Amino acid sequence: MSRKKKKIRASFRKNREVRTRENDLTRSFGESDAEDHLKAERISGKGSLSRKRTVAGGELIEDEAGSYILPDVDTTICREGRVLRVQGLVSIVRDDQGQQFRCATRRLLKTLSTDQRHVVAAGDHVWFRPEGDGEGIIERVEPRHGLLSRTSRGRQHVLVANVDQMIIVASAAEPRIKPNLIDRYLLTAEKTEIRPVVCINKIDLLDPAELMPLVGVYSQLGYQVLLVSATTGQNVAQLRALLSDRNSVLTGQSGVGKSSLLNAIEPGLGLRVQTVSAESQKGRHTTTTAELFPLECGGHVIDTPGIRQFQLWDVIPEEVAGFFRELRPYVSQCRFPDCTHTHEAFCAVKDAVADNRLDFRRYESYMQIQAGDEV
Ligand SMILES: Nc1nc2c(ncn2[C@@H]2O[C@H](COP(=O)(O)OP(=O)(O)OP(=O)(O)O)[C@@H](O)[C@H]2O)c(=O)[nH]1
Ligand SMILES: [Zn+2]
Repeated sequence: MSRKKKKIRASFRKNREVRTRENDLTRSFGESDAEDHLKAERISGKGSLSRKRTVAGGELIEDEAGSYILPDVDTTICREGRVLRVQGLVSIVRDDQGQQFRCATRRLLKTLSTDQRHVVAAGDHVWFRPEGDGEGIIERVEPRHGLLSRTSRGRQHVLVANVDQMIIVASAAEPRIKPNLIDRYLLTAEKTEIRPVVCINKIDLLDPAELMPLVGVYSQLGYQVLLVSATTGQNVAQLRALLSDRNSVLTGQSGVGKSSLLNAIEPGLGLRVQTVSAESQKGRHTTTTAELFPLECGGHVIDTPGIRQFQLWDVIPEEVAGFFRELRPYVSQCRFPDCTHTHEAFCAVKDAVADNRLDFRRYESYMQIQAGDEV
């Protein structure tokens, strides 16, 4: 038998052992107590579960060679899906045919997670076992990338997983453009390593030439900028093309036209988002709920109240310069290693601003964010 086959066999065996153990405990102690016993065994290092570990919301099993591998999922029964939203203990999962299931999370996944409430997050790719009548059990959570999370009381709470793109919506006028706010969202995108697109809406309200200096600065930094109008439809096709087959989070202050843009892309979509947002606002965890909305052109948008204003939750002042792309090459050249680039002498950043190698307005943004000023 090849090494690989042996490895797979071993993992199946191990997984079976774990399931059997879980079932035995459930039979002996009842469901709720079994959970505690499983946990106790894991902590004490006794029992078959001591060789399991939870990573990125999924579980791994240590095989005989000592490496961790994902446990098997019975692919003849289980289906792949995407978590659209999480409501308390129930996750709404959509399979690739577009059918939605109300899923609970497998007890073992929950038991072994460090944060039971957040084993599954909106945006997760999961394997689930359909249980008839539109219900199911989530058996496995695939590894994540592109996370929007917030830290509260020292714990990381994932708000959305597997986001590829952040559409930073601003408006050319009404409300007037706030470059500092765009910079704050860009910083969030840099921190989360999610690709940002600056989307300036309502360009029907002014001569686009007025925006060129600002657009020039962002383009030079390598950020994509799109000028659009939900009202006239200008460049809406380009925005639709950018959204298709991706998972995009929409951010931007109130009134810039996010809902109008969604409606221009897909009639009724903005309305659907708003209805659900209003509902979720009544819920307890208003600020942390997120929902994925499937797009007809493929992909999803995430546009939920708590996420729209998502910014800077976890950024500490010392980190800020590192998230301003253009400052990075200079920071190592400052005289003092702990230079904040605000008041110090022999500061390479300030020198670069003084002789126009760095944009003064972006530097002002840096100063404000670094100082913790409100927008
Ligand atoms: N002139 C002009 N007005 C627009 C455009 N897009 C949106 N508006 C108007 O701007 C206002 C706000 O638009 P919304 O789509 O509700 O903005 P929003 O960003 O979803 O706002 P919130 O839901 O409060 O976050 C509405 O009166 C729209 O008609 C545009 O391209 N041009
Ligand atoms: Zn400096």
